[in-house]
Amino acid sequence: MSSSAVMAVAEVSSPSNAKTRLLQSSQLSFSSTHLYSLRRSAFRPIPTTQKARISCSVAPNQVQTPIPVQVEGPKTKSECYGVFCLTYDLKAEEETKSWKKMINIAVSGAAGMISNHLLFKLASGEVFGPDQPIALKLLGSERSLQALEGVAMELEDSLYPLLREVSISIDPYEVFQDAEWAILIGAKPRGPGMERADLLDINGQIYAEQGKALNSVASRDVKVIVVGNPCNTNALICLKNAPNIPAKNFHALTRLDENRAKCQLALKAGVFYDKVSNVTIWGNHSTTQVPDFLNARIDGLPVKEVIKDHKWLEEEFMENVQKRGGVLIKKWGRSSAASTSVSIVDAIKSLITPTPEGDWFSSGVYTNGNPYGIAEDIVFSMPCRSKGDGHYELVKDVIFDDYLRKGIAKTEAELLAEKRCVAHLTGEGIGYCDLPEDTMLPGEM
Ligand SMILES: NC(=O)C1=CN([C@@H]2O[C@H](COP(=O)(O)OP(=O)(O)OC[C@H]3O[C@@H](n4cnc5c(N)ncnc54)[C@H](OP(=O)(O)O)[C@@H]3O)[C@@H](O)[C@H]2O)C=CC1
Ligand SMILES: O=C([O-])CC(=O)C(=O)O
Repeated sequence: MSSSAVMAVAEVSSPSNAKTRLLQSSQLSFSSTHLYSLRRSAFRPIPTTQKARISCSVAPNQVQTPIPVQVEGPKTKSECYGVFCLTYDLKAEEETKSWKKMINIAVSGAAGMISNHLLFKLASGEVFGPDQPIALKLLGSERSLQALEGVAMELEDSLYPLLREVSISIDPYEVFQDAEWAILIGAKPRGPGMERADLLDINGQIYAEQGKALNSVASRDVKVIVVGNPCNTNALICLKNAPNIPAKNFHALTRLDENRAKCQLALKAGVFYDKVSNVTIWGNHSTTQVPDFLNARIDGLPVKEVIKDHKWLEEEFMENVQKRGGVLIKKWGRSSAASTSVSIVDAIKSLITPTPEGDWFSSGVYTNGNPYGIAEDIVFSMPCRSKGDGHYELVKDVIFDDYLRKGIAKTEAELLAEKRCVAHLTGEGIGYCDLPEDTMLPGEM
């Protein structure tokens, strides 16, 4: 296609009202910012049951009637939003800008607080890089559909050059179609008087359904990052319901805990936090998690050589990290959203960039042949390294002492109990809840 031609998608309403909206513009330019403003004025989101893909060749300063080349059925594509119902001639742009092929990123709980930070980071290029165009596929519910439109409007108004498509839907089968990344944030928050077993069941059902949808329609190599709590067991449920996707592709987010641990160690040692490395969070994203100071390093030295107050490490440091979320909720009146979105970005970047020599990162991953003797068949946070290809391997050269082993055994027991509780959602029998009393989310005090 020449530089004076565009591809556009126009919307065609159902035959019952036979209304058609097509791109009409007398001035087309290949400055993407210019295109955005033209398209924004030309289109408004209209509810449609059908969309037609329109291809048109337009000479500068000349209006032409677009020729429909493809009509999609009502269920084949999720609802695109406003300006994002138009697609660009990416090929031409790839040539001039050396852009990569567009990737599909699905986000659930997209009208929630964490998403509200994350989506703009994704769209800005901060996560996947300045040469990576993206499509954002946002999953909401009946409850949040209007809010989701508000989110899409803000994305439109941000004029991000790399953001090529945005669609919103309440159907995970639409949203996860061809998804290469799925960031699963949507989850019911624990309310007053609600038992943890109830939370496991309610959110587990959401993740079972989403696992099935990913299994059916997502890219076979989709990377899934589960954020919604209880994230380890939600991730386990999700992967068990997606047998056609490698279990290794599922992660439960414990990167926020790692970041919190690094900050506490830096504070105590009186150094800037970029000096802290090799921090592992072991186990569950709950108050039983084990922030590992035995293997962590400050300025390349073992933490215990730098911080001589070992009682502080075993007591205050552990508790500060385990309960950080709860302390923040008390002050803010809501849970960590901005720092969680930063940690999601960190988690993704750790998978798509080679891990610095000698270092590692924490992620909740499926235990299948782990070298640490941790129970198999759960999602457990462990130290990982990546070559930057979207995959990871477990770090072998870590050491253990009695204190660390004891902590790991406790968080492991908690995850095994959570797994028994959701057996009905993983296809492993009848759920039986004997959860340890102290099992709490980081945000619960
Ligand atoms: N792993 C981690 O490190 C962290 C995890 N979290 C967890 O992330 C999740 C999202 O947090 P945040 O974005 O702040 O929360 P919000 O309450 O702002 O958003 C959560 C979204 O979940 C969706 N949801 C799904 N099912 C329900 C339901 N039954 N009732 C109510 N809402 C529901 C809602 O969207 P919709 O209506 O569209 O479905 C809502 O927009 C929570 O589970 C939280 O505990 C938070 C911080 C750190
Ligand atoms: O408990 C919550 O909802 C918040 C949370 O996970 C955290 O802050 O780590």
